Amino acid sequence: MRRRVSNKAVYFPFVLHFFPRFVFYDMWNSISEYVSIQGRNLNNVSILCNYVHLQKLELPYNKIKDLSCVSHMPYLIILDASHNQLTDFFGFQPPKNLKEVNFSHNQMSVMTHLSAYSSLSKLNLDYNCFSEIGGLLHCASLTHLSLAHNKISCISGLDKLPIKDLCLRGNQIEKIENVETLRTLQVLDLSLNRITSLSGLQNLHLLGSINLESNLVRHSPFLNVLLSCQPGELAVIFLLQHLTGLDQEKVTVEEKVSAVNKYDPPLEVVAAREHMSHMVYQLMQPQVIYDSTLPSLDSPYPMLVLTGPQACGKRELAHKLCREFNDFFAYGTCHTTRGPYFGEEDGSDYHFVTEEDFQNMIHMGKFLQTMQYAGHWYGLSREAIEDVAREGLACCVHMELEGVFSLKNSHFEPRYILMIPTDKEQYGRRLRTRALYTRTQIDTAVARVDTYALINRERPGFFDNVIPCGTPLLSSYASWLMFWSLLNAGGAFTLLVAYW
Ligand SMILES: Nc1ncnc2c1ncn2[C@@H]1O[C@H](COP(=O)(O)OP(=O)(O)OP(=O)(O)O)[C@@H](O)[C@H]1O
Repeated sequence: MRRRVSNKAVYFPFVLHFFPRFVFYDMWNSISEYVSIQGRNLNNVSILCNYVHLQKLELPYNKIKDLSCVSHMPYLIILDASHNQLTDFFGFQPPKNLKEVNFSHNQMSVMTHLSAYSSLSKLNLDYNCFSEIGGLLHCASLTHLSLAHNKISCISGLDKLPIKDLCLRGNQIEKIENVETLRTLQVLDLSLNRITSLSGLQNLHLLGSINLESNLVRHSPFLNVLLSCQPGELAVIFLLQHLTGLDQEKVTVEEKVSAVNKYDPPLEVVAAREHMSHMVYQLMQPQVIYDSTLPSLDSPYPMLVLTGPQACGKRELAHKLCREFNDFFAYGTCHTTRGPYFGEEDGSDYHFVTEEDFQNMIHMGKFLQTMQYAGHWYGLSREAIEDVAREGLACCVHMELEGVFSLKNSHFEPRYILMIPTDKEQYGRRLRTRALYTRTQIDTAVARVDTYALINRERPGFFDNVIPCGTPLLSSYASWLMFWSLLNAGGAFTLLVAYW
């Protein structure tokens, strides 16, 4: 038996001579605070019943089956009884302040109720035979729980515990469940299980490190909407963007950026990628000099882009401008794969093409920008601009925000006018009365009003000017004002929307 004693006890060897042996032991037992008996193959520790003042007891690597002696240690704080033959889960009277318990490598199989262990903060139950987690609900101080290498198949019984570090490595867990109430969870080890999905990890805002090594994660219902391919590490990093560690490796900033760019790319990233592919396709075609290429860099080809959410009136305004000021503007007709609405003319409102034709045009490098909206493709072709430039006119087009981001990557320098509905209710009604759109399309369009407003607010100068459009604004006065702004400013718009 090896004993380490607290500094209260280090003087005892000196006084040993002056006391009869039994007196010495009695005194010793009554004041020792720390006893460690390691690897002695002991199976009976009842002798420790006298150590009533023990605060720390280490008994690893023995053959202990019974720990009832702990009932006599009301001051015990730390107990290590790992690597023994214990079958009873906390088979003793609860020491009031017991904080740390290590029962790993024993033969326990049932977790009984620990209602009297409100001070317990660290509990290690690795390498036992537990098949269920239970009895912990009153452990209001439990921050570290380890149940690695048991037979647990379901995460349960942890509701609202203040756990920061949870290890369930090497169990039979198939699903991440019932962890959403663990609001303080920072480290989660679920490696070596049978987990197939990442769902269940949402809302763990403090989770900094997760280990999912050696699982069957292939498909994530949660990410289903976003993913078309197999989610790997990046999917986890995307899902838990505050992670600092994954599978025992540090998560780098670059990985986080890649994850976001992969699963929810910002508009700039989408536009940059799209621009890049159109450039590459275009460079693969014979190069020509375009009519829109003006002799001087100081006077770029004049273009006017009206942008805003669907059906906010930008198409009508574009047509009206081109009609009323036909000496200056002409309409740049985009291509689309959607079918024509009643009254729409091919070549005037859009060039209506098939999906196959549209894709061929992309691969022929015909487009400056493209975008998918409501399941259809839309694209502004180089030729659409050239047709107008050949007439010596400025090109007027309308497009969604994504198109604007794309065009900003090109060498064109259009003026961008944002037309934004001021009253979303009224705008929603307008969409409904058109009787062209599904409910989801209407909801999406209405929600996009906020996206436009946000971009306008957060990026001063992104749009050259803004037209709040609550009331019908297609007065010729509006058109006239816009036209004048374009001409007068020699490029810089000074649209006084306040007067509209
Ligand atoms: N090349 C393009 N790039 C990006 N967006 C485009 C492009 N061409 C058209 N759009 C936009 O796509 C959205 C859908 O176009 P569509 O013509 O189907 O809508 P709509 O219901 O007729 O509404 P609108 O009156 O705004 O055109 C519109 O906001 C339109 O401005």
